[in-house]
Amino acid sequence: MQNLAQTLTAQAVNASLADLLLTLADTSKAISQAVRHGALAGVLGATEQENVQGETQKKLDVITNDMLKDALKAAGNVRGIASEEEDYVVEADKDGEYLVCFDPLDGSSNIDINSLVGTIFSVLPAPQGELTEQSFLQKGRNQVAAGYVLYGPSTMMALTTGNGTQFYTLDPKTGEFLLTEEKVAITPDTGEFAINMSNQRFWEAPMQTYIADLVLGKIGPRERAFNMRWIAAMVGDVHRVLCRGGIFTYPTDNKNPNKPFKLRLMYEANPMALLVEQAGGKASTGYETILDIEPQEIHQRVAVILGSANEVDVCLSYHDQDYAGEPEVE
Ligand SMILES: O=P(O)(O)OC[C@H]1O[C@](O)(COP(=O)(O)O)[C@@H](O)[C@@H]1O
Ligand SMILES: [Mg+2]
Ligand SMILES: [Mg+2]
Repeated sequence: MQNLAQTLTAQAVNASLADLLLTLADTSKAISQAVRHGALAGVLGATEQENVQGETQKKLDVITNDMLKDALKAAGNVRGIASEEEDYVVEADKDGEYLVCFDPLDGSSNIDINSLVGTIFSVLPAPQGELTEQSFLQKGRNQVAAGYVLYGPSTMMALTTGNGTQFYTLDPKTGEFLLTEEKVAITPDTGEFAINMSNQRFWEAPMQTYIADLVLGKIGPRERAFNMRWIAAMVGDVHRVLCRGGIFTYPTDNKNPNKPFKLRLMYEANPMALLVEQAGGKASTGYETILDIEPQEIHQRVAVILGSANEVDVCLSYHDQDYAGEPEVE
């Protein structure tokens, strides 16, 4: 089996980008160890701090953020970093060619229940000149690489450099990421959806109607049964979609009028959208293709609907129509 370095060479990935991806892979191995020690290492639970988005940081959010930040600052080819856990962009190497956006620990509410978590990353070209927040505000289409590492029963990496989407599995014996799926392909049709149903009354009318029709199963307009799954970690839900198809959505809601979207564009939606598109799927907000969004700020949030191409199209067709009625406001 080819390892990660061999696969990147075979794909003729630029040497500097390949080095950066190997740095990310090495750091994720160390994160995998930290996560695995769990309660034994005293890393579970929350800190007293909040991040810029007003969310209480878990100890592992801070630990994993520092591990990635330190490794990327030392890498030599990274110009700057944007992280869910950093208020502002972080300067790295003056001559670095790349910008890296990351969610160091996705699904961090799962950590204390020993459930799935992961790291999500996105690599953009670094523009010339001074590093500012503006340097990062590039469309997702500009990403030169995107991926995640899932710390599950096995540690797996999903990666794209624009040559399709690949899966690698960490070999616990050798500590190497080995290529275990060369051409990930999302089935265009699916009978599985993922959404946090507890927010149902807060969704916009098109999403309410779409999900209601799925839940009606064979007696509804879709005339087939649909199954539901929710891992509460985007990284786990998107991994399932890449493995066996499905539609995953965290849609617009009016639970909190100041926060109509949950997921972050730069280090959650964009990298996942590229992985999904490269595997033949689609990713949209309901009204716009995610990879075509012009970002306004690094911590921007967006609605996300992604997965099996035909099912995403069905969902989007509900958004084209005119619905009467508004979702309930609490
Ligand atoms: O609390 P909910 O509604 O289940 O939200 C789950 C969503 O929140 C997230 O956990 C946010 O990620 P973080 O853990 O990085 O904040 C997504 O991964 C996941 O899809
Ligand atoms: Mg996250
Ligand atoms: Mg996170």
